[in-house]
Amino acid sequence: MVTAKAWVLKKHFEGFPQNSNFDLKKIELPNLKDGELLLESVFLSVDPYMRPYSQRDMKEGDIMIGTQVARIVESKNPAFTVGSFVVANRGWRTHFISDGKDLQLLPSSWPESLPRSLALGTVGMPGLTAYFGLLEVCKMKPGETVLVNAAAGAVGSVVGQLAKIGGCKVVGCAGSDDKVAYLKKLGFDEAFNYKTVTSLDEALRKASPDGYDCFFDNVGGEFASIAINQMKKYGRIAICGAISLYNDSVPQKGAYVQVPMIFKELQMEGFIVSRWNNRREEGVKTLLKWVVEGKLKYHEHVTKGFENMPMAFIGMLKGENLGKAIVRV
Ligand SMILES: NC(=O)C1=CN([C@@H]2O[C@H](COP(=O)(O)OP(=O)(O)OC[C@H]3O[C@@H](n4cnc5c(N)ncnc54)[C@H](OP(=O)(O)O)[C@@H]3O)[C@@H](O)[C@H]2O)C=CC1
Ligand SMILES: CCCCC/C=C\CC(=O)/C=C/C=C/C=C/[C@@H](O)CCCC(=O)O
Repeated sequence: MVTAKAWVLKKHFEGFPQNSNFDLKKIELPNLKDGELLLESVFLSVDPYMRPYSQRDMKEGDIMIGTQVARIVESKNPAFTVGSFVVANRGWRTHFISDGKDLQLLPSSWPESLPRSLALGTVGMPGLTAYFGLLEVCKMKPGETVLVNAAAGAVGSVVGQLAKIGGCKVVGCAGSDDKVAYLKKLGFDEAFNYKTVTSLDEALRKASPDGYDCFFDNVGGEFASIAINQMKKYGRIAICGAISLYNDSVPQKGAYVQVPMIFKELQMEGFIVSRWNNRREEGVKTLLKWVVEGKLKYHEHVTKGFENMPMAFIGMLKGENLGKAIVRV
């Protein structure tokens, strides 16, 4: 008999998440039936979407939503071998049982030297978000100028590097000088700390006096309201996230978008990465290849210990992470 630990949403978030919103529970797992597998989480992901999605999809007492890289520890399913690693979407828990239908095996070409946690970051959902958002929503073309915010995070750091691979000029904004230094190391053409510039408008203009063809928006709110005025004619804005709004108890009021949209004939499109689930293999294969070739660099902000999941989640929302925020059990 295995006892799993799981974090549940004890009380819905009001404003910024607190440790007191979470409760750690123990769950006795039954013995395996034929066709089933027992898995243990090795790495768990903490992502911004958990904040708005918990509000929309969860009730108090539910296990927190989320994905993990898990190892098969026991198998009564001939299609799965003990010791293999998979990506699962089973929430914040240490162990779980599956019939295998909801699991994605890591690609067979996964090199031994590469951390398997990348399947939750650069070679997983956030990397795919950058890939499809840039190609299909921004429709970036060589020679264009791309702006990305939350640029040193899981999605943003891939956006900037893919835009460089695609022959674009890249401007990135992040919330600390260390993050800005990291962006320069990654090859961003221009990068600045949006928290310390005296005027965001001026900083954006200085970084690209001719404006922006593509804006990959991870932040929304005031940042987006200012940036939209610096788009070039026929510019494309991919609304990927709006992290500056997720913790608001009272909705923010902002500037209206119609005037710049009309005068500059802009396109603005929201998207969810799962739109391209049918092209997941293509995306994972391409991202993995670029990582192996050294064209796509990664950084992970790893918190040790399943007991620290709430702290890792809250820290990520506060901007403590450089690259992908991961919990190692
Ligand atoms: N549409 C989709 O399918 C998907 C959308 N997303 C969205 O992409 C965005 C980035 O996600 P992800 O890369 O996983 O997370 P990150 O790794 O970028 O971590 C979140 C970062 O957001 C920044 N941040 C937090 N609060 C604010 C704020 N008030 N203003 C500006 N920046 C802030 C912080 O960086 P800093 O120090 O720079 O402030 C923090 O490190 C999120 O909005 C997320 O919801 C993610 C995956 C899929
Ligand atoms: C102000 C409210 C804004 C609501 C929009 C919120 C978030 C956008 C976002 O971050 C969406 C992310 C979606 C992620 C989905 C992940 C799962 O399907 C798990 C995928 C597992 C995998 O493929 O690796």
